[in-house]
Amino acid sequence: MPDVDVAVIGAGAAGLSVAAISAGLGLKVALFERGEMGGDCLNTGCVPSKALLAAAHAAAEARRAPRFGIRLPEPDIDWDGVRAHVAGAIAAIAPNDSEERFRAMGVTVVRATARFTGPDRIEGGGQRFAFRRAVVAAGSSAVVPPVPGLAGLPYLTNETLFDLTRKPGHLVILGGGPIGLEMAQAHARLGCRVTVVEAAAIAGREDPECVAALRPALEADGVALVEGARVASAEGDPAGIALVLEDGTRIAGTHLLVAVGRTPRLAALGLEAAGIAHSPRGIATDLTLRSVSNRRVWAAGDIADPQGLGPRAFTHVCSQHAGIIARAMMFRLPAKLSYDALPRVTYTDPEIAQIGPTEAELRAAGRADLTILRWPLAENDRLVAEGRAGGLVKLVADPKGRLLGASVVGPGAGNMAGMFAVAIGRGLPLSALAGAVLPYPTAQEGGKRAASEFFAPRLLSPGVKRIVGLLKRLP
Ligand SMILES: Cc1cc2nc3c(=O)[nH]c(=O)nc-3n(C[C@H](O)[C@H](O)[C@H](O)COP(=O)(O)OP(=O)(O)OC[C@H]3O[C@@H](n4cnc5c(N)ncnc54)[C@H](O)[C@@H]3O)c2cc1C
Ligand SMILES: NC(=O)c1ccc[n+]([C@@H]2O[C@H](COP(=O)([O-])OP(=O)(O)OC[C@H]3O[C@@H](n4cnc5c(N)ncnc54)[C@H](O)[C@@H]3O)[C@@H](O)[C@H]2O)c1
Repeated sequence: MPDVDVAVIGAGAAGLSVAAISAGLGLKVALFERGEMGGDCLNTGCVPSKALLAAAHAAAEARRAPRFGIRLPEPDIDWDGVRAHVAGAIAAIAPNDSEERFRAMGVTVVRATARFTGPDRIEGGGQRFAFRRAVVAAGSSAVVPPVPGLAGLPYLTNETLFDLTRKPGHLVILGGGPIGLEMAQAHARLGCRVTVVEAAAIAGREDPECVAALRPALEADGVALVEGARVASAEGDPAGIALVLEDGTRIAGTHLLVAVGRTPRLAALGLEAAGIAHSPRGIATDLTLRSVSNRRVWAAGDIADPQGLGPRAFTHVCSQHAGIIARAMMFRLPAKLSYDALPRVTYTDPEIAQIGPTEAELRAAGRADLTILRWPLAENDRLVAEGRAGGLVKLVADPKGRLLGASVVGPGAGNMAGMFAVAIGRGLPLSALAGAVLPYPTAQEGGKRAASEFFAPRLLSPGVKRIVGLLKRLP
């Protein structure tokens, strides 16, 4: 007889969502967490990074106030004040993820490292449970690349960056993905010197037309971008820490942030004892997120490696996973994970929002029949009125006018993501977007204008003009 219906490992975004749904449905739940409740998103990820970016964007807005005829002095950055804002944001959200809240839901919260001791057994902190089902939501941590010399140096990751009690003098960032770029702009706008060292091109997954708008904006903030860089070694430096590139270039800074991707936290879980198949990418699951080898076990969040899709590290994916698990595991209803309409946003200024696949991904998958629609946000009245016009909405549609993917770059581009996620997810035709009545003036109108471009050649065709010419003769 199992002791619990569901054992959950990890109280991050994924584990908490699964635990809350399970407890809400009246199931007996044990939740293991060895670190902070709330995991990466709350403590060392989304929340501190977005709070830091908000402070940085406020400083940038003050610097740009002269465009409104308002002259302000150069902002005086009080690092302790910035840190207090970041800590305050975490503290304000923490009660939602707290042990007290989950205990009040009836969840048994065990603040210890959990490991499987058998296919249906788990133990942590001296407590042992036989479980009916288990969900592994142990998350991911920063990849530390095998750069000679790096391991012995005091480099930073997302787990230590937000603890700095003094503003970095020169932050060198290894990796120009979303973490590297968001933190580069945040620190540059807060008055740090910043250098990003990227092996390929920055924001490599994003549409190049969007990246083309972001690159000069970062440089205008003072971020030095070193792309196509081959790092040969890392070493100590009188300033702090230095990277040496294969071409001999030496980049020395006071601090080094390593942001070159994520690796699943598989160690210490005792996966072998439970016969849970995994690879360096994560726990191998089917598209219901069920382990391919132990049918009592599911995986959710960053640690899940769904067949054919691979891992995704986003908080909203954690909620999506919890929803799939609720359907498949708890209600035994058909469920199938899909990322066809998945949105993601890089919260730089300008933001880059991608919803569904990029044009390049669709072409790589063999789609040749694509219609590309563009609308420049330089022509958006709201952004013009706010003195920050610029950017692009780019839509990718099939020949029948079905939206397949959307790429947006511009101020607040992420605010458009919801509209496109619904359109792609529900298979809405572009006419639904083109015909929508949207409030004026909003940046979203750029999305509607881009969708309308699909119909412009048809509406303005000689055939249509002929018909209108005939109709005008009617009384
Ligand atoms: C700097 C940064 C910024 C980000 N910004 C965004 C953003 O803006 N938007 C977005 O959507 N995503 C963002 N992400 C990604 C997002 O934070 C992650 O996708 C999400 O937090 C993953 O949640 P999770 O529950 O899978 O894992 P985690 O949050 O890592 O939670 C897993 C938990 O499991 C615990 N654990 C691990 N092993 C064990 C064990 N054996 N026993 C007990 N406990 C264990 C860990 O202590 C941890 O608390 C960001 C990430 C980073 C690093
Ligand atoms: N706004 C958001 O939603 C947000 C923000 C931050 C993080 N995240 C999530 O966290 C994940 C991890 O972010 P990330 O930026 O660490 O990883 P990433 O994998 O997205 O980007 C890493 C970058 O580092 C580069 N790189 C890899 N090895 C390198 C090396 N040895 N030297 C120099 N460059 C190297 C890669 O080419 C790539 O551009 C993201 O993919 C995303 O899922 C999301």
